[in-house]
Amino acid sequence: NESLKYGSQYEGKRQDEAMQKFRENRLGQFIHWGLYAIPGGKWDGKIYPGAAEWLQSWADVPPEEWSKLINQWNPDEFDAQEWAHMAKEAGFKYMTVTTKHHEGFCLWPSEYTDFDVASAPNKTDIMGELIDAYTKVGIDVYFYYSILDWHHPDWRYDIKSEEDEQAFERYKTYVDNQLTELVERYPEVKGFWFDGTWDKSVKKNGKWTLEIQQMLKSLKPGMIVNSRLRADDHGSRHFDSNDKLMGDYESGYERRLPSFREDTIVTTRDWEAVMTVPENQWGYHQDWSVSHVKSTNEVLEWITHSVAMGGNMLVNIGPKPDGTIRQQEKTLMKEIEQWMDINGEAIYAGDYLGWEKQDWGYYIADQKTNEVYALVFNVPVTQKITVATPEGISIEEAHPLKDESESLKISEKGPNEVFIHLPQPMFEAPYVIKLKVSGKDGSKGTYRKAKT
Ligand SMILES: C[C@@H]1N[C@@H](C(=O)NCc2ccccc2)[C@H](O)[C@@H]1O
Repeated sequence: NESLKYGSQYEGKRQDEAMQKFRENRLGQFIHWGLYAIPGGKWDGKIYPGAAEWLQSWADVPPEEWSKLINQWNPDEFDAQEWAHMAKEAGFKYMTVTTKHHEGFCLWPSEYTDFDVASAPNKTDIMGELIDAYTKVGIDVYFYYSILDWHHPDWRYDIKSEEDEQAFERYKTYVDNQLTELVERYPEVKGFWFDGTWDKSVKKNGKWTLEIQQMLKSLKPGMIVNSRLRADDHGSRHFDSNDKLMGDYESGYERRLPSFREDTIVTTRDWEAVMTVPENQWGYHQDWSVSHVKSTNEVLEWITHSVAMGGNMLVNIGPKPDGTIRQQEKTLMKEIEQWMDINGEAIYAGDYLGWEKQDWGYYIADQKTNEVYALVFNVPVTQKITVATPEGISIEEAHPLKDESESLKISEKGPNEVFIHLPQPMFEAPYVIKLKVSGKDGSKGTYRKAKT
């Protein structure tokens, strides 16, 4: 291990209350909103199938032309209470919203730029309305902030001249000022989700990324910062040059998940995956036929997979330019609500169990009660699932969460292996079974294999 000045600041999972709450939240709502919602993936009459919040890039729109969209920013149907109510009902425990995406447009009245809502026809302080409404219904709010900024004249992709150096110094001050402003205006914010940090300019400024992390924690003790912000002394990102995680949790899983076969190392740290409902649309795209759109059961499997590997999941919505939510996303939230109302106890505060992964689905252990759940996604034609337990551990009872008074038949399959028989008719949604487990010494967590 070499000594690093701007590498990882601590090892292992943070055990303070703020981080415990993040870890127990497990299920969050991601919101991508900005000027890009106005064209919604279409420019000069042409539909671009790429991510809608990147349209400026796909359609190669000059910044000064893209910036004119500010004159059309008028979300007159926007109702933060309505969004917060929908999110609460759906069972989201936290929410992360774009304060400023790569386009550089700020969804709060910033004193450091005119490219913000204060300079638009509709001057509503979107961040203020959202953090008030979501906090009021008990949902923790996090801010997404893009370091990459296509609008700001001092942004640089790389630092190759004295001029670049001076410009990027100005840009760093701009960012520091905006982040301070965000925490001071919205002190209930719980943390920051930084994005747009893959360019050389940031990788050459690892010290600055550590300073941002330290500044935010001094402004608000307990503040939570994702690993994607961070670069170390040598430009290594997320993990420093000694392979130690930087930031408070790993945030590299964007539209992908760790594998149970190769990536169980993730169970030793805090991490969060973020997912889109279409293949790759974060901002509003008017034509979702350009790609596969995940069904509710697919979204539930992404959520379950994350929690079963000890991580969080942010499910994204991209509101329309008028401030309403598209029907597909409203339907999805309603169906998540219906499933979470019955099965949420398996997701909230859920964690990696460590038993042998089975094809029928996932195990989740509750961090606090140590209850064990089997979440069945793949209906077995044999009408029973196999549960293989570690040495000296046995399954006493199995009760479906949809009716806990029901007791599923358990039969011996072999040493430390039982069958759990599933009811007829087979189910259309992920079927969750609460297992009554007896361990060697029966104390908490005995049946959870040591973390790899
Ligand atoms: C959370 C998403 N991140 C933004 C993005 O530019 N992703 C491109 C990307 C894809 C994979 C690894 C790093 C960066 C997307 O626009 C979303 O905001």
